[in-house]
Amino acid sequence: MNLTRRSALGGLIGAGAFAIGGCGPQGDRGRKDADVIIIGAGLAGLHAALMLEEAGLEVMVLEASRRIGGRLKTLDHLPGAPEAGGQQVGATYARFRARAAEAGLEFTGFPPSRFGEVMSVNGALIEARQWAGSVQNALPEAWRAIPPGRLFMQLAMRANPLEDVYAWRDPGSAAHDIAAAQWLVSQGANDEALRLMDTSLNGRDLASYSMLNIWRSLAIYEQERPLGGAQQVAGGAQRVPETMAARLAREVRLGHGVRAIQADDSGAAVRLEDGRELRADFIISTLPFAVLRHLSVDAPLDPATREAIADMAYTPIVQLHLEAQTPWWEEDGLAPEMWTDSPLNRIFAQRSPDGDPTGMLLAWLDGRGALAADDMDDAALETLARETLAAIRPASQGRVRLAHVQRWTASNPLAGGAYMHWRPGEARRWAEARFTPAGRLHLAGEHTGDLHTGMEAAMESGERAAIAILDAAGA
Ligand SMILES: Cc1cc2nc3c(=O)[nH]c(=O)nc-3n(C[C@H](O)[C@H](O)[C@H](O)COP(=O)(O)OP(=O)(O)OC[C@H]3O[C@@H](n4cnc5c(N)ncnc54)[C@H](O)[C@@H]3O)c2cc1C
Ligand SMILES: NC(=O)Cc1c[nH]c2ccccc12
Repeated sequence: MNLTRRSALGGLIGAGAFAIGGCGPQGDRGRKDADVIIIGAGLAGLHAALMLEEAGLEVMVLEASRRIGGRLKTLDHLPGAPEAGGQQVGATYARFRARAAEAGLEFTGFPPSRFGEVMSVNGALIEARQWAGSVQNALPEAWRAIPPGRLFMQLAMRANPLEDVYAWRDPGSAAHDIAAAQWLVSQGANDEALRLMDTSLNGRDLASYSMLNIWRSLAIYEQERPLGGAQQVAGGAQRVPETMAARLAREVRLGHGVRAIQADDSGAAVRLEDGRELRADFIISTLPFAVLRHLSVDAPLDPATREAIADMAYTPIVQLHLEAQTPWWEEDGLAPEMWTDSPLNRIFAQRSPDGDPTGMLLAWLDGRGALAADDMDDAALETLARETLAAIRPASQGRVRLAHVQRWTASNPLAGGAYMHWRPGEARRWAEARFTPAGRLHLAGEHTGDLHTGMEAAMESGERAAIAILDAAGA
């Protein structure tokens, strides 16, 4: 075949086709490298790998990076081992909790936080109890008492039309799949309200974010609420995928980046970055679509899935992990945590289990703020962090160092972003895709979750793919 042929996904590296050959449930075992090749050693891939191994199949997990865990990433080298990826484990995360329990890992509550006590708006430092009467507060009258960091959630929660976690799939829900900005204006939002709500949005911006996305998240939250608040993994979230990987019969192949995937109804193959080709009866790709869209994929994908791979939106997040060289907040007596409309967005303090600050701070930038930060190099980000903090909290002057930058954006080639979100009108499109297998290529990963989001969506999706393969293989 023609080696320069471009993938049907368009705009990709011309990787050309390569032979699938010899595979199939009854294929010549000498010519395949595993029964199932799994791309990605995050939660989705590892959960699927364990399930398939437990059923007796031979599995090979390929991971581009030198680290297990993907978007679970614990910064073990920093004081208090802050999390750079997923952290909050919901009460309904049954699969995730079961895998952790198998490894003897435990969960703990979050230490008390002082987030919400103090905020910075238009450069002014404001305590929460002063907000309603602050000259900086230009919110519509009915909303003046709501702190900007809680405004969007609070308004959305009051009006959630979804009865439960299943309801987003109902055709009737399509009427709610509208831009958050449009809905907020219909509720009385002025420009200042929109500006403040855009600052820490769990998406790109209010204009490109579907209300159905937040209502779905809130329906999940409502389901969890009576069961208890979110917890964290004692010892770090990354321990869960690491211990899952350690239980596999065949070691995860680290440093094995996949560049091309080929699958039809009889077999499947991948080509690695180094040019090697590996064959299997089935492939599971757990790559975020923001990553998969840059690979060459030659498989009978249905049109809706093809569209989702090319176009699914990812929330950009940039985290600046900052080390405070002295506890400067003790000088002004205010909480180290802050909601701000500054380029640093939200500041969290890493606290020990008994609630004492460890000295690590985290500036968590979402959406537009993250995109702006992502254009800057680490040195420029350190200057930005020091100067912005010093302007808001003079006591911090000269006492903050940038310890780690975590970019969950398109510039991170292994993630493409933090997690998927729906743009207005997309819930129906992606619901229709349902990510059915393309020949022997199965798609999994957080973005293909159904009744969960985040970590448990990854687990749910890995399980779905593993079961589908076991069915197809007659195992
Ligand atoms: C900042 C942040 C905060 C979050 N907070 C929470 C939270 O509190 N609660 C929650 O439930 N969820 C949270 N999430 C989401 C959660 O972490 C993810 O949904 C989940 O970890 C995704 O797992 P996955 O297996 O689908 O994907 P990933 O973990 O991304 O796994 C995919 C793997 O594929 C690898 N890979 C990429 N390209 C290639 C290639 N070409 N070849 C081979 N391998 C490749 C990657 O390195 C990665 O290891 C958060 C995520 C982020 C980024
Ligand atoms: N940024 C966040 O909201 C963290 C988070 C908590 N629970 C989640 C579930 C899915 C994705 C992110 C999260």
